[in-house]
Amino acid sequence: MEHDEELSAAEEAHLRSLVDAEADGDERAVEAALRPRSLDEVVGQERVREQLGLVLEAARRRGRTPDHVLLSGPPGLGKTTLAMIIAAEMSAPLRLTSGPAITHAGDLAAILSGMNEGDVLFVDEIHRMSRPAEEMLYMAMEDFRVDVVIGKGPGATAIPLEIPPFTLVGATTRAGLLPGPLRDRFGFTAHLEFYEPGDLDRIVRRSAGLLGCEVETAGSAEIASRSRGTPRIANRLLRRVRDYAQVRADGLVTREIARVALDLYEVDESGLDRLDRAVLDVLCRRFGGGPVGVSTLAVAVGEERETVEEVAEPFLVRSGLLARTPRGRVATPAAWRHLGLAPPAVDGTTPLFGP
Ligand SMILES: Nc1ncnc2c1ncn2[C@@H]1O[C@H](COP(=O)(O)OP(=O)(O)OP(=O)(O)O)[C@@H](O)[C@H]1O
Ligand SMILES: [Mg+2]
Repeated sequence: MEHDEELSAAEEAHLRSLVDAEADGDERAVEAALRPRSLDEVVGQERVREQLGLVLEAARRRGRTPDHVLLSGPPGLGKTTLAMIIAAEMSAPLRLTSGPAITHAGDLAAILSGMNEGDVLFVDEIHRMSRPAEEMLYMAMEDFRVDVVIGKGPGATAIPLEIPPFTLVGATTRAGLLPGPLRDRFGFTAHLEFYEPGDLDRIVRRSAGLLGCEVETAGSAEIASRSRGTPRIANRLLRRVRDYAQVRADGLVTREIARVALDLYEVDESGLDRLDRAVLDVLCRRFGGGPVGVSTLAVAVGEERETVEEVAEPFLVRSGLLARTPRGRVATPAAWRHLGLAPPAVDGTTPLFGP
């Protein structure tokens, strides 16, 4: 191997600036380019793929618009990708909006009244829609009609408006926050699960092919194993490793290159990144392993509560490093060991001698 283990400060700064530039706008373009475009191209999620495939095929045979679909699961597992695929498989136009973008029922009425038969309406972060908009959506989903209220106070009148049959695709990272009546109006709910290392490996190799980047088998496996079950992270790590391979070596991604590059970007062997480790660190060192409330934890690491809850925690819980209890978050013995610390003894005392 013809690269040095150590990076000079200038090279490190250069690598970091590459990351920042891509994160700004380019990153989205790259992500879009790597999206599978049909159900056949989707890697993993066999159950969801089969279920969704049936829903779509049946609708196609009947010549009807498919039932409304709810996609739920943690960030980066393919919800937006699947929404686009649903439209593509139905050869239907996709209209995109999001819960936070619909602040008034009127915003939704405007979108719905512009729909044509068979259109797919994608509402991302559907759990963050306003209450009045949500109620309007119930009606639109069930009866393909909405009441548009004109005027205010006693003089206000509701004008019924027919909407051509459409398919609503909602995406949420928090299915639990969706009100029952809304959840029940989806004919099919797809729960996306974290990906197995083998699937992530296939995703890394597929993406590498699209990016024109040569990857050895052990190289892609190394990237996959640090991707925390998430395709978006797998693709992002691949791009960082590719940068490193191109700048510091001959462009070929070997296991060694992947390891050195990912260590540089502070993604450890278990896939924990800086935020995950910060959460564990604060939990163990500052709060004695908990229990501590998630809001307190978020403030302590300088992040939004949602980020800690939706980005860091699911993976930490899944890795058996953190437990959610009614009294707050608790570090498991494995968390202490991960930080190179001795777990506190069961009776609450700290051992005299650490590792
Ligand atoms: N099954 C898959 N096979 C291959 N690539 C995938 C798959 N799922 C997701 N990806 C890749 O991961 C990236 C992120 O997926 P996507 O944007 O659909 O996630 P998301 O669930 O909508 O996330 P968020 O909740 O943050 O909106 C995409 O660019 C896509 O390339
Ligand atoms: Mg998305």
